Amino acid sequence: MNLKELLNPQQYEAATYLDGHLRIIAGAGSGKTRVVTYRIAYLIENVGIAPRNILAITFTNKAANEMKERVEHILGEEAYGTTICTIHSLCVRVLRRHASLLGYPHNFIIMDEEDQKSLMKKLFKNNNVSDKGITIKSMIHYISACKTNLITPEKATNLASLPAEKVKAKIYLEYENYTKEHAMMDFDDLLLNTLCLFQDHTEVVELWSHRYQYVHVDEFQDVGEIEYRLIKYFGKASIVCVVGDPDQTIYSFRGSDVNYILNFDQDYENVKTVFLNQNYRSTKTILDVSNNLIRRNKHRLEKDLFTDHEAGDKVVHYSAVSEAAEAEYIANTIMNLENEDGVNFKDIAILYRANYLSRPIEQVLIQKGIPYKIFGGLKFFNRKEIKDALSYIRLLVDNDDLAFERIANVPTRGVGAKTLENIQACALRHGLNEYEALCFYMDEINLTGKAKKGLKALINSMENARLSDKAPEQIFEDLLRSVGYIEMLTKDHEESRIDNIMELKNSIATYMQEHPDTANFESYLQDIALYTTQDEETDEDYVSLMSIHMAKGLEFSYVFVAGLSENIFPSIHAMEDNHESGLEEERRLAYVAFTRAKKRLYLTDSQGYSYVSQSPKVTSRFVQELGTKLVENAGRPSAFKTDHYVKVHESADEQIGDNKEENWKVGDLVVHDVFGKGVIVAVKGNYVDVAFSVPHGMKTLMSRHKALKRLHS
Ligand SMILES: Nc1ncnc2c1ncn2[C@@H]1O[C@H](COP(=O)(O)OP(=O)(O)OP(=O)(O)O)[C@@H](O)[C@H]1O
Ligand SMILES: [Mg+2]
Repeated sequence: MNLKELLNPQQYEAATYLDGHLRIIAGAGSGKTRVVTYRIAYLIENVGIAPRNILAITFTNKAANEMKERVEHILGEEAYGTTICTIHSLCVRVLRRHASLLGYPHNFIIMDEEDQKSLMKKLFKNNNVSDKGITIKSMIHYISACKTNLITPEKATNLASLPAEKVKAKIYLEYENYTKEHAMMDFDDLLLNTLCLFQDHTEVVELWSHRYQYVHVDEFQDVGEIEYRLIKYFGKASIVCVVGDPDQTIYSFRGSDVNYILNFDQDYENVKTVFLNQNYRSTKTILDVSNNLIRRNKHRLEKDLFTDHEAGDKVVHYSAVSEAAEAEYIANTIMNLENEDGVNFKDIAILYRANYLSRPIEQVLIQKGIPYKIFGGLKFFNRKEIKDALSYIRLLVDNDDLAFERIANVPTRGVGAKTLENIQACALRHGLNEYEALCFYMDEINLTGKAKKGLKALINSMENARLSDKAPEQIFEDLLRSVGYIEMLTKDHEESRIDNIMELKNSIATYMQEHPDTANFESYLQDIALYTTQDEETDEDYVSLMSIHMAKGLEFSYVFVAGLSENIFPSIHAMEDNHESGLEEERRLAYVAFTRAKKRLYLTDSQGYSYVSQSPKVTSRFVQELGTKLVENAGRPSAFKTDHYVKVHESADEQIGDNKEENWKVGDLVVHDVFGKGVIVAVKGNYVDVAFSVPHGMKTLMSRHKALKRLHS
């Protein structure tokens, strides 16, 4: 291994610097992870450090495996024994060895989310909690928040003043007692218990800090307080090397703090900082547009990257007339890459801001037989809430028994296995479907009071939906609201599941518009049957689909970033609490997305209306911020300008004109007495469609009504 050939001078310096702690701050694709990998190889091969004395902490298991493979590729067997893992697996190792000091057996059980839920159910039952407005999910959230903020059950009890808070604190205490008694640890416990162990047992700290003489942490810009403190213990007697890019901090929303990398030299003694400024990943064009973008953030450490790579192709921005057309464009481009350029699917990734956005893309990929794999989640039509929602539609269409059984107790209506059996028996006696038997012979069936009430309400909602003359997508939403499904998700803070449900509404609306002759649920269900029967297995060669958060640290030759619409990306939710810092974090996320691409970057969006963000879709400002020179616009230009749209949400000084307006144009800014600021989306004779901010969304209004005024800015 000739390191000088494999690394540039700054990288070489970083890889071989052993006189003190080291901090590498550098932009995307500058070789930070590569330096860590070669540094480990250097330590083993050139310096003679035993692999067991080297630790590298990565952000995900996938990243850990990749780094391990790389090091083994360079050194072969010599590399065996190096610890390369996530902080959670590191803590498991420590705890397996010293659990007894905390009063746990060595074979303690690690709880996953499902285990947590079932334990919580038990505790809820013991405490009769279900009627007190606290849900299982919110309780799990609460405990996790307490733990990450180092709040013990005792402290939580003292802090609680409202009755509901007191109940929560009590359950938290019982949860802690139960898990301890049964030797169980949840994910937060793995970190916290290790921290406790280190705090109370200096001999354990001695052992581990001497075990690891060289400690490396990748993606250090995204560590939180507990992780930071743990790393401090692990690195107490060693040389610590931290690596990160402040422009890629994308987890502040759950406690990561960029200041840990920025102030690292103040907290550790004798720190050398190396900046890397050459990008080896991307073409010059991709790099330049990414730099143009991130430069818009005001709160950042100025640092620009250069590359020796050629300019390469322009970044393509494709604005489609509809979601389906956007997906079609992506799939066709992928087919062309494969057929004409011989590109492997494995070299292609499709990234998006939120998981619900995969739906239209998956549909087209399936239609065209392009193999794909979703990382960090399930395929859209395999997601639980989508299966539930479709069961409601199926029940509506033909009283299907399987559909009924799936949703009979979702949300809970007191319908257990025994009750279902009774309903089935009745259905059999009368030769009817279960739902029909319930409608006609409810009195024959042995039902508890709760089940009877719940099922009557269900029948009521179903029959109202059948009578409704609204548009199918609205019937769908009304039904899910009326049966309490949306309320259940809302209570459980399942925002992304609600987004998926609204995306299904989008899908229904689109189908109905495109098939006016068969605009009914039966045909819709037939149409999507192809997608609902897909299993999770995939071929060897596949296109990777994932959220941008999952794509951190990865690279692909061809990258598509889909769904680049205002309110979707930047996400309106992310900017709710603090507009400016939220927007900057969204921009960092866009920077992460765009810098994953090596050869070509495709940015796509579509026009129309989104039921998820409840707004008309306008091209994201992030596309505009790339500048015009390096971006090739394909597809249909947007009906109105992003700038205008952005102003509606942000403008400070504006003048309000008079009413009686006759000459509305698409893109005009308006202010409405009741709905506030908005944008004209369509002009239809004496009516205009106006898009207002959430919660109002789209409204059709009389164009000359006095409540509607022009906004000059
Ligand atoms: N000196 C070099 N010579 C050749 N290739 C290099 C060199 N440095 C980095 N690379 C390559 O550039 C790509 C990006 O490197 P790497 O993933 O380490 O960057 P990074 O700084 O960790 O990026 P990110 O911020 O996205 O995590 C990799 O394919 C890597 O092998
Ligand atoms: Mg990296």
